Amino acid sequence: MMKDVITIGDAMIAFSPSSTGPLKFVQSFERRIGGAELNVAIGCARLGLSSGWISRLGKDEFGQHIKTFARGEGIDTTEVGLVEGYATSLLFKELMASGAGRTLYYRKPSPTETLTPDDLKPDYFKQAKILHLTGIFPALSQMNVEVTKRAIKLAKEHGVKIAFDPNIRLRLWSKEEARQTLFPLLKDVDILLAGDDELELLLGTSSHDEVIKQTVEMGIEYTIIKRGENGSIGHYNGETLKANPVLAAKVVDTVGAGDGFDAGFLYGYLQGWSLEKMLLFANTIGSMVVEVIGDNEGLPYLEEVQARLGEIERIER
Ligand SMILES: Nc1ncnc2c1ncn2[C@@H]1O[C@H](COP(=O)(O)OP(=O)(O)OP(=O)(O)O)[C@@H](O)[C@H]1O
Ligand SMILES: O=C(O)C(=O)C[C@H](O)[C@H](O)CO
Repeated sequence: MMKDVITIGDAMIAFSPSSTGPLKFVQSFERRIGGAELNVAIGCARLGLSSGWISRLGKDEFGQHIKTFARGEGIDTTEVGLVEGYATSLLFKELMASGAGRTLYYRKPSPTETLTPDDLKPDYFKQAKILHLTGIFPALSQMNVEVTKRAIKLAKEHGVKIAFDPNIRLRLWSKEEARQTLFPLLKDVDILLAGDDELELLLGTSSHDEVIKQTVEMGIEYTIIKRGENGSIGHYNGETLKANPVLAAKVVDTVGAGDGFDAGFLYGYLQGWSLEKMLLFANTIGSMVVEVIGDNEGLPYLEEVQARLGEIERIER
């Protein structure tokens, strides 16, 4: 079956503290699900795209829960294996009263490290339109870097577009390691979805003009710069557009906005929309995600985005 978007990545149980303050004094947590690539797959599925997720989880209660959850979202999980002897990755969030926070990972080793390049099935790639990759999966192990390279090769061989979000998490690797691993991948990317700080780390410049010049020279078709509460900037085919942010009713949790934005952008790309329309749509989704607690709970369904954009009427009662 043809898939719109396939992605590869780790997922984890994310524990959010029920109270603020140092983690050692937090007594209870809410159990949620995180994982950037899975978030994008969920975002795509809620917009009505068919998505597939390649992963490995622990063969444990949490792994079964995440796989069932993904399946419930309508994601194809045939390439998600549960690995004996590995624990599903965990993430704990710490939240201070000031609003500052920390992320603590318990994912060494991650079950995804058991994936090898040979586990990637050419047929799975042949049937996809877009392969979405991020910098989190290759940050987890050297084998994951090899798997990423193989995925890129398979995508290229089968005419699958490659979308890439660097998602640089400095709790997983150093700036230098991230740059050395991710920079060489950029030349194969068709759609780059990145933040200002990530572009500066990868390309050594904070100038948008310079970023665009470099990415165009590399052959990247779409360069999209995500700018949090400042909206986004996009470049395609000689045209650079700045898209104003969409006002969020109330910002309660910014994590996952970038993943929602990516899903929205890929949706627009697959519809063949103009750059302007894609950025507005993706910004709208980003602003909707920050209104909801959790990494993927706020990812909207297509009708919800259309209602927010004023394209359809939302009947409340
Ligand atoms: N506070 C906000 N208000 C309105 N829109 C927002 C806000 N934060 C994010 N967005 C929207 O979501 C998009 C993506 O957010 P952001 O730039 O934070 O991505 P990111 O850094 O990739 O996030 P992530 O933490 O998920 O990796 C922004 O380009 C913007 O359109
Ligand atoms: O931080 C990670 O590795 C995650 O994948 C957890 C979050 O869901 C992700 O960062 C959100 O983009």
